[in-house]
This record gives sequence, structure tokens and C-alpha cells, in this order.
Amino acid sequence: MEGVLWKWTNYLSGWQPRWFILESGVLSYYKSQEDVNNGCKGSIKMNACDIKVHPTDNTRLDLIIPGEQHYYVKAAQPQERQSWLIALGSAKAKYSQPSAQEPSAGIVAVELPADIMRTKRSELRLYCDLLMQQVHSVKQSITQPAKAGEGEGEGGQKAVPDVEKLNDATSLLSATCDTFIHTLDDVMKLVQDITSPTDVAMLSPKRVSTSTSNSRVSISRSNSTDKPARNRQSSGSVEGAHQVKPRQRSRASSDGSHSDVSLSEHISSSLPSKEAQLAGNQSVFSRETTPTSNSQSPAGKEATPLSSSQPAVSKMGTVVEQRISENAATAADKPVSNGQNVAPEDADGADDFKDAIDSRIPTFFSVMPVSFVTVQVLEDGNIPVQPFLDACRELVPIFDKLNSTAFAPVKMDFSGNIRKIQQKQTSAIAGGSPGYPSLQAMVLAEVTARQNINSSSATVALRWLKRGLEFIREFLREVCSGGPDLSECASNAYSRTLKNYHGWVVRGVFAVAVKALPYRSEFLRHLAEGECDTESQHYVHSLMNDMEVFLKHMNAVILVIDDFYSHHQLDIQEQV
Ligand SMILES: CCCCCCCCCCCCC/C=C/[C@@H](O)[C@H](CO[C@@H]1O[C@H](CO)[C@@H](O)[C@H](O)[C@H]1O)NC(=O)CCCCCCCCCCCCCCCCC
Repeated sequence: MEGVLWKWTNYLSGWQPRWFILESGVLSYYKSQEDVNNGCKGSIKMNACDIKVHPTDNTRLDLIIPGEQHYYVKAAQPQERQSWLIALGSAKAKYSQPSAQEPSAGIVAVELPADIMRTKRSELRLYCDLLMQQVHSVKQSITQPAKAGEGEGEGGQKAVPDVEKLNDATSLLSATCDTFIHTLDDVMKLVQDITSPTDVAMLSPKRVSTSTSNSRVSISRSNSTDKPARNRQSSGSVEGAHQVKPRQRSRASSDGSHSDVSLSEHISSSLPSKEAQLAGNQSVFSRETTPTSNSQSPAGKEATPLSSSQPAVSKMGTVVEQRISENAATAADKPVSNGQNVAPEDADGADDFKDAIDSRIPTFFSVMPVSFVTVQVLEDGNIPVQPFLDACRELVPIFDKLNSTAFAPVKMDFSGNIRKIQQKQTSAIAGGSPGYPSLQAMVLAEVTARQNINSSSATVALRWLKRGLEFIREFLREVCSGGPDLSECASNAYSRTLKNYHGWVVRGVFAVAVKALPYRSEFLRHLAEGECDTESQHYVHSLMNDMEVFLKHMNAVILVIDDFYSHHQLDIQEQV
């Protein structure tokens, strides 16, 4: 995990922003993110320090190395502090076990129950402090009126609690309870082991399993899937609604040459018949290019017009073509209530949103200036860096539309990975090269230079960005299929994607985010662009159609990256 925290320096400079990176149980901090390559200003081994939450400041946490140094840091939001606490707590737990140490030659570290108990106890102490503070926040949000000065109303009515603050405080409380219960589960298992020891259990290094038991303590929410709308739209007719003309979507490639095709159209239309593909076993990967002084720049590299493209004959192409045609079939067969079918697969992605420009209602998807529809495949079948990053960046405003600080760590992580890849490309260009022609070239350049493993690498950033995009794809598929409860849509999507890479500690962050999700109707309302009746069938079907088109093109891009990572065995099944 990484991000900005304010560190207490001294009484002269006070709190100063620093860039923190938690990696392999060591928390390092730098003057700024740009300064990372100039070396850290300090570092703390998590297994050597205690973590304390500040009794009254819910953004602050203290890292105390007993008998030595105290580090005081603050996050921008309580939710961010929560994410750091969870990440630091799990790193401390993970790297405090002897088995996590590098075993010296031939000697396997054996964890003694006392070691584990000590670690579990410090974790429980941390979560207790956190719980006390969060209960305090809940109490404050109830007793302190929503607006300053709004004490007793006329006639002595009760002050109105701050619902927003209450929601945030309770969602944090529920996640901390979850984490607390998990830790208790671990302690119970340890006690069981100790009271009914078996030779293997006593000696096995991995004695305490991080249980994924469902014994959860959570603050239940009303069962209805529709909260009272916070700001109900007028139920006026669509005709009366003010139609916002969506911005024309840029069709020219970055060098202003003629408009290109989107990835999904290119692959599905340019691949030869199945027989030809089976005959040709040349992989697109064999023609990788890495940035050299004379390699073409992305700007100067003409995307291949559909007609003259060499078919990207590969297993990957077949797989992608197969999946896209399945998508297209599903989408095309699905009649849209206003009698229009989904626009058929066309020569480029523009017509996919054709209706959005003519009669459709503008939505978050149809007004995107760039999106995965405009990610144009290069002649080697790879994905150009900048269009991909621009398309990912277009998703970031959705976090603000979800309107809760519970998504702060998610947004920070998602944006951070975009930034890492962007920084790699910008540095390459600043170094005099035209930049990496594709994501694949950037990753392979790191593999060649053996720089693809550390957490600041583009390889790792793109791996996690892909996983985030996979989550979004699955979530949107759930929404498109009409899932009435967004929490369930998100949980189903999470189970199929990110959950496989998360330990139960990071799953706590997910638990917080899911509880902060709006209701379906509110979420769909957030995806409207301009004034319209977001409860009308016309709007919902316009939105679903745009969402399906967006999904088709996004999926095509994800498949190419996924196949590339699989082909090069770069999709490490780690857990954070
Ligand atoms: C529908 C909304 C539900 C919100 C929940 C989304 C899922 C959140 C899951 C919890 C993530 C917690 C925060 C981050 C965790 C990180 O620890 C983890 C690993 O980070 C990586 O660590 C590497 C070092 O080991 C480092 O090098 C790398 O840079 C770093 O990334 N990160 C992840 O697990 C990735 C999380 C990505 C989450 C993206 C999900 C985006 C959710 C979008 C919200 C709604 C979208 C719907 C509408 C879209 C319309 C276009």
C-alpha cells in the first residue's frame, strides 16, 4: 500500500506531507512520490513497532518503537487511516511470525504459541482502541446536530443527527468489528491447538490460519433495496426534460490521422476464419517492440485501418474474437424497450453510441470524451499506452459520484496505478525516447531489465489495474442484469475477482466500501448527464444500452491484457 500521510516533524515545521510505501513489512517514507527514486527519508520495520490510534483524532495513528522512536502520522480522512491501520496491522501480524523471517540455512522458524498470542494480543488491543474511537464518533454524530447552531428546534424538538457522518462512522465500525472477530477466531484456533496439541500442529510454522469464518458482527441495514431517495428527481416526462447534447467523442487518433477502429471491432473483424487461425500459430507476442531511439512513437504510429491490417493470428485473437462475438450476440439479441436493438457491430465504435447522439438520453458512458471504445489496437495487436490510461482515468470521477469517503482507499489505489504507468511513459519520453508504443512493450522492457517485480513497477501497477477493471466489469454486468441490490452486485463481482487476491484484512476495506454503496436507483441517477427523469424506462434502457456497449469494449481490452499476462506468466497469484 502507498499514499500520502502527514508526518509530525517538529514544532517548527509541524505536520508535513510525506509519501509512504508499505512493502514486505517495512514502512518507508519519502519527501514526495516524485522523490521515491532519490531514496527514502526513513523506514520502520512493522514487526518492531506498536501501532496506536489517537484517542480523539480519528485521522491520526502513532507508530512507537519501544524505547526508541515515536512516529506520529495523520491521514486525510478517517477512512484512509482505517486502510492504513488495516494494512499496517496485517503487515505487523504477517512479518512478526518467525516463519515470515528468512529461515537461516536449513532451520525452519517455528512459531511458539506465546509469539502468536503476543501478536494477536497487540492486534486485538489496536482494534479495541479503534472500536472505542469509532463508537465515540457514532455517539458524536448523533449528539452533535447536523448543522452548527441547530440545537433544539422550535417547540423543543430534538436536534437532527448528522446522517452522513453517522453512515461513515457506522460503516467503519462494522468493518473493524469484522476484523476484530477474525482475530478472535485466530486466537480461538490457537487455544484449541494448545489445549489439544498434535506434534505436527505444535511444530508447523503456519499454525494459526486466518479464518474466513462467517461469524460476522455487522451493523445490519434495513432490508429494503431502496432507501428513501435523498433528492428525488421531479417525475416530469422525458420530453419536458432538458436534453444535454453529449460532447462529440474524439475519433481521430492522437496524431490527427484518420479515425481508427476500436479494439473490439478490429479484433473481431480482422481475424481470419477459424481454419486460417488454426493453421497460423504465430503469436502477436512474438513481434513485441520496446522503446528504442528509433522506434515509432505512439503519436507517429498509425493505428492499422481495419481493411489492410495483418490478421492478429493468435490463440489470444481466437479467444478474444470468441468472447466478443458472444458479447455482441447477447447484446444484439437483447431488444431495448424503446424498440431499438443494440446498434449492430459496426466498422468502428462510434455507431455503438449512435443513438446517444441522436435520440438517446446522454449518460456517464455516452458523453465520455475518451473510453475503451477509443482504445485503438496497434498493428502488433497491442494496446497503446496513452489511450488506455486516458480511458481508465475517465472512470475515476465515478468514485466521487458514489459520494462517500469509504471509497477513498479504492480511488487512491486505482488512480495510483494509472499514475505509475503514466509516470513510466512520461519518464521515457523525458529521457528522449518516443515512449513505449504499447503497454505490452512497457511491461516487457521491465521484464528484460528485471524491474517487473517491485511495487512501483508498471508491471505490478498494470496487473492491479487490470484486476480493478475486471471487478468493474463484473460489477457492471451484475448491474446490467438487473441486480436490485448494489451490495450484492458488488459482493458477487468481488467474489469472482479481487477477493482471490485479498487477505481478510483488505477484505475489511471492501466491507466498508460495500456498506457505503448507494441504492440502485440512486446509483443509476448518478450516471445521468444533465437533467432527465432518471426513473423513466427510457432513461434506464438508454443507460443499460450504453453500459453494455461500454462493457463490450472494456472487456475486449481486459482480455488482451489478461492473455498477455497469462502468456508471460506475469499474473502472480499473490494475496495482499
Ligand atoms: C461498486 C463499488 C464497490 C467498491 C469496492 C471496490 C473493491 C475494493 C476492494 C478493496 C480495495 C482496497 C484498497 C486497495 C487495496 C490494495 O492493497 C490492493 C493491492 O494494491 C496494490 O499493491 C501493490 C503492492 O503489493 C502495488 O504495487 C499496487 O500499486 C497496488 O495497487 N489493490 C487492489 O486490490 C486493487 C483494488 C482496485 C479496486 C478498483 C475497483 C473500482 C471500483 C469502482 C467503483 C464503482 C464502479 C462502478 C461504476 C463504473 C462506471 C464506469
